[in-house]
Amino acid sequence: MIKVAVAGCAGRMGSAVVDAVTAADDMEVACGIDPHGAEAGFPVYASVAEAVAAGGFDVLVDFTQPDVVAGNLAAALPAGVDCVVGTTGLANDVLEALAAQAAPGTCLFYAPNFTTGAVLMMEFARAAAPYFPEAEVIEFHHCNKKDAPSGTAVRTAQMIAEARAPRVSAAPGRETEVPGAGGARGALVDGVPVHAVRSMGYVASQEVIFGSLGQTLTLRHDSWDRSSYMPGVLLGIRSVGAREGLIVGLEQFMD
Ligand SMILES: NC(=O)C1=CN([C@@H]2O[C@H](COP(=O)(O)OP(=O)(O)OC[C@H]3O[C@@H](n4cnc5c(N)ncnc54)[C@H](OP(=O)(O)O)[C@@H]3O)[C@@H](O)[C@H]2O)C=CC1
Ligand SMILES: O=C(O)C1=N[C@H](C(=O)O)C[C@H](O)C1
Repeated sequence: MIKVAVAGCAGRMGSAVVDAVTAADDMEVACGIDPHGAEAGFPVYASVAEAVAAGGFDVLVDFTQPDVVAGNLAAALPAGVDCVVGTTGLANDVLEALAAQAAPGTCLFYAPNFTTGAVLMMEFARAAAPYFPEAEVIEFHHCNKKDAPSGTAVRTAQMIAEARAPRVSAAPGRETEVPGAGGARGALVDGVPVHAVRSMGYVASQEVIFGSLGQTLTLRHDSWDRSSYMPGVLLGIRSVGAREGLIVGLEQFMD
């Protein structure tokens, strides 16, 4: 049995992870970490440092928030705990620095999106990018999301930028923007405009719009329910024990 600690166990994603791990035959929840979590058949600690000191788990799953995830990983990785991280908002250089602190043989796995559909959308975007001079990303999320743009949108923009010659859209508009309004033409991520919509009614959706002479190509993915992430999270938990160092993206484990 793989013993799993869930950081953020009282949150939207963390509680779904607790249910998914509990339902799986080959793993169990050893403990949770959440400042306001209630005990539910396993101990719940207020911090990852306390959980690591208590021990008894192989893998830490983190779905917390952008300002706490780095501290959680800094407590777990040097102690040799493999980490499966869904919390978004960590820059690549921060992930690399955290992975460098890990005990030998320990894996830091970060996936900005654990759904197969979003992974494929990003791969399709990478494939399309060299053929279209224009590309923009629009992401739609529930209004409790703390980070913007989403981790998926940032990764998509990075993949588009890597797949084509560096460029910024020639489309006009930025010079007319209202100062301080955040940019009606979107935030530029590696030269790709990214637009973030927040509203009740959404879980998580994203469109990638490519344009060239007289045509557009739109890729769209929708998560209608948080169950969409669980097979990917379980795959990550099952995979990290045999890996070492920093691994980014669920595609690294998909056959
Ligand atoms: N990679 C992926 O596929 C996905 C990633 N995400 C990401 O996961 C993260 C969590 O999202 P979501 O579940 O919606 O957020 P929630 O706010 O619902 O859950 C976060 C939980 O973490 C708790 N928390 C705060 N500080 C700590 C700490 N130091 N240690 C442990 N737990 C802590 C919060 O407690 P309290 O509220 O009391 O502060 C809360 O219960 C976000 O970054 C989001 O972007 C979400 C969906 C999919
Ligand atoms: O906060 C969320 O809900 C989500 N966060 C991830 C992101 O930032 O990309 C993944 C998914 O979009 C849901």
